[in-house]
Amino acid sequence: MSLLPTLEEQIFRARAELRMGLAVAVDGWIAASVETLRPDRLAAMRALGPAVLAITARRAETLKARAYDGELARIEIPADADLGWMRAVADPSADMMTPLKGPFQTARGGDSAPHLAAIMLAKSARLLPAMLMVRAPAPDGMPTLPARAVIDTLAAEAVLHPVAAARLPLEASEQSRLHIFRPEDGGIEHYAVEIGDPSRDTAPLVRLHSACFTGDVLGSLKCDCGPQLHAALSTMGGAGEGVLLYLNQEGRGIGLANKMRAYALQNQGFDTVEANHRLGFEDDERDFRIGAEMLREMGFSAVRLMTNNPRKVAMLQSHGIDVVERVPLILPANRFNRDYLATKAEKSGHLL
Ligand SMILES: Nc1nc2c(ncn2[C@@H]2O[C@H](COP(=O)(O)OP(=O)(O)OP(=O)(O)O)[C@@H](O)[C@H]2O)c(=O)[nH]1
Ligand SMILES: [Zn+2]
Repeated sequence: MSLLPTLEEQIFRARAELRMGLAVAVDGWIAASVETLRPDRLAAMRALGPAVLAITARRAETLKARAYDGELARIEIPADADLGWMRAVADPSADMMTPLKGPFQTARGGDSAPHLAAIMLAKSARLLPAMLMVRAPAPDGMPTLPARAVIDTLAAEAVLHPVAAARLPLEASEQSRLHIFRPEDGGIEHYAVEIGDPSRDTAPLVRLHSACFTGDVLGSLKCDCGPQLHAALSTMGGAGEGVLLYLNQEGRGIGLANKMRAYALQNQGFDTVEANHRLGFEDDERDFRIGAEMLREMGFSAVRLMTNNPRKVAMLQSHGIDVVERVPLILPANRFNRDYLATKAEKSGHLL
């Protein structure tokens, strides 16, 4: 094997580069994240050629800009636009205070695959999905990523490997083990808590939990994650067995920084779904195939799933895990999370 990175490794490296504020080359375009771009690099990029801002159709909807490319839009950049203008297009935090500076012209026709690839890279880097794109060949030494390969690689199922496991006595059960799974893409690890010694031939109780730093660790009252986490563990402890998968998909897959941006929008009166859309994300950006893969890797093919979310059931089911029963996991609401839970029931199909 060569010491040089493969194409896939270059794609995963590009994600880290964007987080640092570096530009990457995608099929004849130089792309950088609007969120991490610095003024000197912006100037260097604009000197190379004509530029557009790639944003999602969700963000374009808020900006009242036409999206001609399906899930994304290419916003024309006025000659006098500075980094502040680009940040305002990318970041909805000031939408209400400084109503938008449209009308926005959007590009139509031509190949938008490099723009889609760039947006997918931004999302997978947990950055705001807004990319400055300049049409120019890659400078010497910068590898050019093929757009199609970026799109296919980022949409493909992540490959995970178990890396370590050890006994971990918990309040909920002294007979617990924690397993760590590491994705090949250099992304964040995911965990499985195995309680007791569930038989691989029967369907154990399983909880697919998505990370919520605010709820799980801080005891935030804005959601139901912390109480759900503890209720799931103690039910499994009481039953003597079960598996809790802790997927590091903070904020329904948008990352903690973006979740806090969403909370700031919720403080302005938007609900949890509207806030995600205004930021340019879908309601739910999570990839539950990870959960199916971890279960398969641990030897399970059928589960009794603790959830109120029919999408989790459907996603496991379509990825080779038989959900023989859905076990509701409903905790009492409080005055801070009542609207959030109602929105999940109304708009996201949660069964309450
Ligand atoms: N983007 C966003 N994420 C949120 C918000 N509130 C909570 N979350 C995240 O939502 C996820 C909730 O995860 P889960 O409890 O596993 O999933 P669920 O879809 O509610 O389904 P069940 O609890 O299984 O019924 C966590 O990743 C939280 O960080 C919010 O207002 N915005
Ligand atoms: Zn939460």
